[in-house]
This record gives sequence, structure tokens and C-alpha cells, in this order.
Amino acid sequence: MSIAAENLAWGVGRKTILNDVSLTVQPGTILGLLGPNGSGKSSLLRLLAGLVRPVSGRVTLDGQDIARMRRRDLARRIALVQQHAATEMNVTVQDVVMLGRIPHRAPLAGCSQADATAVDTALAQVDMTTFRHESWQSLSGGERQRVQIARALAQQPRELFLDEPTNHLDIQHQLDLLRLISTLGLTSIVALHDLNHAAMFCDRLLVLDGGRVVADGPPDEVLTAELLAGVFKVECDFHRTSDGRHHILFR
Ligand SMILES: Nc1ncnc2c1ncn2[C@@H]1O[C@H](COP(=O)(O)OP(=O)(O)OP(=O)(O)O)[C@@H](O)[C@H]1O
Repeated sequence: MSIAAENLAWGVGRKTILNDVSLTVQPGTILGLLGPNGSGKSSLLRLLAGLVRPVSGRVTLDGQDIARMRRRDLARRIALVQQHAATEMNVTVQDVVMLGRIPHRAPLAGCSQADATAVDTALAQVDMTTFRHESWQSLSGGERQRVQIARALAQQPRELFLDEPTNHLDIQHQLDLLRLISTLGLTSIVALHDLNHAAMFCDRLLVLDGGRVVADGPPDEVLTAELLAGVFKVECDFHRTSDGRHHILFR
């Protein structure tokens, strides 16, 4: 059953930021979250991860309201990589990735073999093994992004939420990361701005505009010329690739 949202509403002060948002993600599939700047993607990911409470509606994990779950249980299930993830100064790459193990450790327990293995695996998955002893401060923006993703993978979640994870990455690492996500078998929700990457790697797409869901379905059905003109204010043509996918050509 995995993650679902029912009629979520959220706002700050008098400003409504999300309105009547419902979604369901089938286990092991990838939902791409699309929408213009300010449409509510990051806010929705924070609500789905339980970092903020909705004003109304609810988020369920396997049918259970996450507002009633213990934080530690939630952290063992859901990993979220936010944009501009900040981390303390004077720590190594390995230390940052090890933070992902906190939900799995008994209080005051040291690093176990399982923790060390999870960190090694996560670093290898994002191609950052050789950086493990480098200081976090010395990393480039793209390297920091990959380390934050390794931290989330070391958490060994079943639900992985990523907010614009390809930001700062060169094209090789963008594609490597999206391929990696598609092979993990996790239930993933990924906010993306690159519509062609969304079509290539996501099973379904949900489009937000002004905090409301304006489309939800398979990429070929969602990414129409009408939707792109109405929501993103762009004109486009479609090209069909040799493997039968839609590719958007912007005018
Ligand atoms: N804590 C907050 N206080 C006030 N306004 C907020 C807060 N969080 C988000 N907003 C506003 O809510 C709207 C949606 O923001 P959000 O970051 O969720 O959008 P987004 O779709 O992720 O945007 P982007 O593509 O630019 O990252 C924006 O207008 C933003 O200014």
C-alpha cells in the first residue's frame, strides 16, 4: 500500500500553499513531482515525510496515519533529501553518511558492522567512495548533493523522497542518479524540473500548480502540449524516441 495522501491542505498564516492534494504511490514505483517554481513541491514532500503537519487531511503509510507514528519508526521507513541540505561544519563525508544510521541505532550504541556496511554501500552507489575521508566543507555543490543522497540511502528506507536531486549534478551524474533510483526498488517521490528526465525515469507524474493537483497519471498522458502551455507557459513539440518514448522539444 505504501504512501498515500488524502485531501491535504497546508498554509502559513493566511497563505494557502497546498490545497486538497491527494495521491497514492504504489510500492516500488517512482512518482515524479512536477510544477512551476512555488507550486508547492517541496512543501508537499515535507508533509509526506512528516516534517510538518497538514492543516487538514492526512498522510498514511501502509494505511496508518503518520501523525500517530513514532518519529524513530518513521525515520526507519522514510528518507528525505531536501534542497540545500545543510550539515555541520568540520565533519567528513563518511560522518555525514553515517547520520543516516541514527534511526537504526540503540541510544549510545557505537557503529556496528551493519552501519559500516550500509555506509560503504551508499557511498559506492553515488560514486563517492574515494571522498569518504574528505571534509564536507571541501566538496563542490554536486559532490555535496551526492553525499546527501548517500546519507538517505544509508538510512535504508523503503520510501525515498528527493527534492530536485539532480540540481548541481553534471549530466553523467544526473543520469547515473536517476538510473540508480529506478533500480533500487524503493517507493520514491522525486521533485524534478527536467520534464524529459521525469518522462524517462518516473512511472507516474503528478503536476502541481498553485498548490493544487492539476494532473496525475502515466508520463505520456500527463505531458501534453496543452498541459505544458497551461501550467509551464511553454510551447513544445513531441518527438518519439527509438524506444517509443515521448521526448519534448521546446520551441
Ligand atoms: N515556511 C513558509 N513560510 C511562508 N511561505 C512558505 C513557506 N514554505 C513555503 N512557502 C511558500 O509556499 C510556496 C510553495 O513553496 P515550495 O517551496 O513548496 O514550492 P516548490 O514547488 O518546491 O518551488 P521550487 O520549484 O521553486 O523549488 C512558495 O510561494 C513559498 O514561498
